[in-house]
Amino acid sequence: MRPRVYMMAAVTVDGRIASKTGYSKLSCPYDLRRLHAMRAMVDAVVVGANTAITDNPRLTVRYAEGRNPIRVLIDGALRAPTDLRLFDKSAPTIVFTTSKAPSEKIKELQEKGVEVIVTEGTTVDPAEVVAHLGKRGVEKVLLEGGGKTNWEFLRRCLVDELIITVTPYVLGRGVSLVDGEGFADTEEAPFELRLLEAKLCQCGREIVLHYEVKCKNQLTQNII
Ligand SMILES: NC(=O)C1=CN([C@@H]2O[C@H](COP(=O)(O)OP(=O)(O)OC[C@H]3O[C@@H](n4cnc5c(N)ncnc54)[C@H](O)[C@@H]3O)[C@@H](O)[C@H]2O)C=CC1
Ligand SMILES: Nc1nc(O)c(N)c(N[C@@H]2O[C@H](COP(=O)(O)O)[C@@H](O)[C@H]2O)n1
Repeated sequence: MRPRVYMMAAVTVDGRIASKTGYSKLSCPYDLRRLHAMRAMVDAVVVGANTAITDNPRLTVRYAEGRNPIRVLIDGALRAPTDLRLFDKSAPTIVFTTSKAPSEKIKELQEKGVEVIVTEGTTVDPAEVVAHLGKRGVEKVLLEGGGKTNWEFLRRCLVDELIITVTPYVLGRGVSLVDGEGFADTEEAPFELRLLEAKLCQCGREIVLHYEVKCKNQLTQNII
């Protein structure tokens, strides 16, 4: 069985996870604690290259009790600078890339103790990432974005639960929660969302939406 994949993000009322300049600090302190508790609950946390480059995140557990998950970066061309916090020693990090990655950069990361997995093809197959993590004993994965990476997982029905916090802001332009080619209509999406819970955050200004993602046809999994 593949690991269970949770997608978590904070969005504005107009569905953005970041502004046109990449600003993304939307969550209140309670929401950040929820995020960190989730990190402590999972075995691995996944981000895409733009999130790694724009935010320079640590992806560690700091506002909750618990151990740090494995950090996973998907970066097809290995654009991420090698001095990012992701590559420090505070938790293990795995990078999934392709043959587009410069070999000196791979070497530099390996010397820092980062595991670099070069997959076949021009892009990384998210199903391969999830399967690889499963083989290593990972049972729960947290997908932390950004929008493009969310799309790549969702369109392949590789997400099981969505936990989305709606924050009281409007950005007008910027990065969408799910940012890809898009579906023509609601029927085209290969999954359905079932609302599990909608609750007001302790701050009184944000709504936390929790959905289960049901793949319409299990046969479409991993082959779209
Ligand atoms: N408000 C929130 O909760 C969050 C906001 N963000 C924001 O999202 C923004 C970044 O989002 P996006 O621009 O959509 O980028 P992204 O973070 O999803 O990264 C996309 C890039 O990752 C690499 N990548 C992803 N999947 C790949 C695949 N299957 N094969 C090969 N390479 C792959 C590619 O280089 C691609 O261009 C940042 O500004 C960040 O601050 C990110 C996470 C959470
Ligand atoms: N859930 C959520 N809410 C926000 O408001 C956010 N900005 C994010 N961002 C994610 O958290 C990462 C930063 O992590 P560290 O504090 O550096 O450990 C960022 O890169 C996004 O993945 N998430």
